[in-house]
Amino acid sequence: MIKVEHLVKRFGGLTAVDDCTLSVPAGSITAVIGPNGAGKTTLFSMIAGFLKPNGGRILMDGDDITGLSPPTLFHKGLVRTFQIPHELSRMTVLENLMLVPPAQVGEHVWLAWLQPGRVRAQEKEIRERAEEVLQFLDLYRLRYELAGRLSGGQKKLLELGRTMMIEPRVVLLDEPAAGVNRTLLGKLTEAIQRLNEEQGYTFVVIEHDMDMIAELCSPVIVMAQGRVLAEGSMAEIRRNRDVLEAYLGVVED
Ligand SMILES: Nc1ncnc2c1ncn2[C@@H]1O[C@H](COP(=O)(O)OP(=O)(O)OP(=O)(O)O)[C@@H](O)[C@H]1O
Repeated sequence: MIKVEHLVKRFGGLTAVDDCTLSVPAGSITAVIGPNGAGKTTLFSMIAGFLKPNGGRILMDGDDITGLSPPTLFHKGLVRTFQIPHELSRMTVLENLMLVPPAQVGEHVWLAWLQPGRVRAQEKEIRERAEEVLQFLDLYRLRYELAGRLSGGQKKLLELGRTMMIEPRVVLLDEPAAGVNRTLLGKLTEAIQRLNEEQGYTFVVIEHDMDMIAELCSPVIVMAQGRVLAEGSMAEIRRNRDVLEAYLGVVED
């Protein structure tokens, strides 16, 4: 679904992503792991359109999407999750979801005046979808809570919910497990699994929590120094000497 070919990103003299080539199979939950500074976040930022590469290209379903803006990629169904922006933290959970859908009819003031029925119908549809998403994520009882008051894990679930509002095709998840307690991590993992199996979402996950990766992801791609060092199942990766060296330094016999 996503192909990255010979991608390069330099920051001054530093090459953060260095001739990186990899594929994300359609319908997979692919992990990208690697030691700190390996270039994972920079790679994500380029795929999601937040950084322009210095070389190479990115394909989605065979189309060249290199350098397209985040909103354009969003409309193509490729989204990256973020921390909830500051301004959204003062809105309720439900409002956070209802703000997501693109091209809301109600945004056009004249249309609201000329065709109020159409606007109301769309708002109702969006609200129903938002409530459905909240039920799915078990956040429904918190729908009138301010987003800023949620726990770390609940915020991650809400972020996932925001992506569900556009029914995306590829979701880039940036460290979903960070700051999430075990109970909510279970819920988050289950939601990702179900969205993958039942809705066919493809996920690409950057994660340091190896337990979560082992449970959720295949294939696992290991990056080090801006390149792909290894790829395979978690069991294969665990046995790979180059990977151990990248994480731990020199490996003794
Ligand atoms: N905007 C930037 N300007 C300059 N250097 C940067 C910038 N962003 C990243 N780097 C550098 O690029 C390299 C790769 O960083 P990146 O954040 O992509 O790694 P990472 O694998 O995501 O690491 P981590 O697991 O610690 O988040 C690092 O050496 C980092 O210091």
